[in-house]
Amino acid sequence: MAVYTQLSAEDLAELISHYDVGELVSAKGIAEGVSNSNWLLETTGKDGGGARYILTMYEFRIELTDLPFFLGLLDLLAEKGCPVPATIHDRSGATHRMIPDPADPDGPQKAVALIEFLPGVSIDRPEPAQAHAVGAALAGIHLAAQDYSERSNAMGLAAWQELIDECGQEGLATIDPALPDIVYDALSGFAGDWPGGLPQGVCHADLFPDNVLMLGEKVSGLIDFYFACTDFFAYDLAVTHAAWCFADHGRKFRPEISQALLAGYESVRKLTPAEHAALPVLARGAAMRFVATRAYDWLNTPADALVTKKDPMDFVRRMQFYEAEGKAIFAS
Ligand SMILES: Nc1ncnc2c1ncn2[C@@H]1O[C@H](COP(=O)(O)OP(=O)(O)O)[C@@H](O)[C@H]1O
Ligand SMILES: N[C@@H](CCOP(=O)(O)O)C(=O)O
Repeated sequence: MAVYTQLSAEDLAELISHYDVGELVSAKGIAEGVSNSNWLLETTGKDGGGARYILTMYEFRIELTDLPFFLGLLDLLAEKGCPVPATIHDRSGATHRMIPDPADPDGPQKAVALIEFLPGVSIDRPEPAQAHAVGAALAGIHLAAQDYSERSNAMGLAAWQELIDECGQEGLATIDPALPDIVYDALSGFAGDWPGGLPQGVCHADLFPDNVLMLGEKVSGLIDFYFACTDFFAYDLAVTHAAWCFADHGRKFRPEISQALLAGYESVRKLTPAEHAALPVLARGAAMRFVATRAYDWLNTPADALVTKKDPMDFVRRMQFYEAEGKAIFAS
């Protein structure tokens, strides 16, 4: 469930009145998602023919100062023909607006953005053709955003260490008694092994199946760019690999999905030999990144929060798999 803030029909209608999208017809809170509140809005449309939009209210882990980077990126990628929702600008041209929180009208305002609705569904168990399409779409955004501005990766190596340190040995052990040793061993390995000088640019950095909308074998939408940052392209591919190529909570590697994802990526952007060679360590790092945030959230999400907690051990298994098999599976 991800609707953290209750907005009344009046609140929504007032908000919508600042956009050229017609009148509000209906609004439905969207259960999926973790970080933001989302609503599916139906309006009479700009020309009266009806239209659908996603309204996002930014709740956690997003700095307001980063919003122009994220929303401008959506606009750029959509303009370049990538399957990415464009931002709907209000009549003054702004990509986002600040509105009061009805539960705390005198408190800090919250940022909201209206975003194009894209059709499609998220896939739980991808077929190879779908993984191929996702790889190609990822490479497509890497190429399309080449001249875009930069944003450093706030979820990079240093952040993993900080998040894990904040969990503490005792906290980690409540998740699994072996977890403290596993993560501290893994973290100490990255310092010397992490590559430098690889091709880099704008990365999605969280391209999980729930952030991809598909119509059959076609990618109809790449969404949730709120971890987008400048990093190695091959790291973004490694994140996507870790997210897509396993079943059964990370217990089962799916080689056919791995091959299809990598082939799809390279059908649009060829990896350099250095990127190929770095994939095993980048994949270990990608898995570690989600171990770190999931462990932190596991220990710090209030018990009454209406959010499904994600199990860090799913990504511990992936990290261990990459440690053991990474060289073999990424050998070209
Ligand atoms: N542009 C869009 N078009 C269609 N559905 C969307 C769009 N953006 C978000 N959604 C829906 O809202 C859900 C949550 O959005 P998301 O941005 O992933 O939230 P969170 O950042 O909280 O994870 C998605 O799983 C999807 O169902
Ligand atoms: N993809 C991450 C969680 C980030 O949540 P999102 O809903 O914003 O994609 C994970 O699986 O740990």
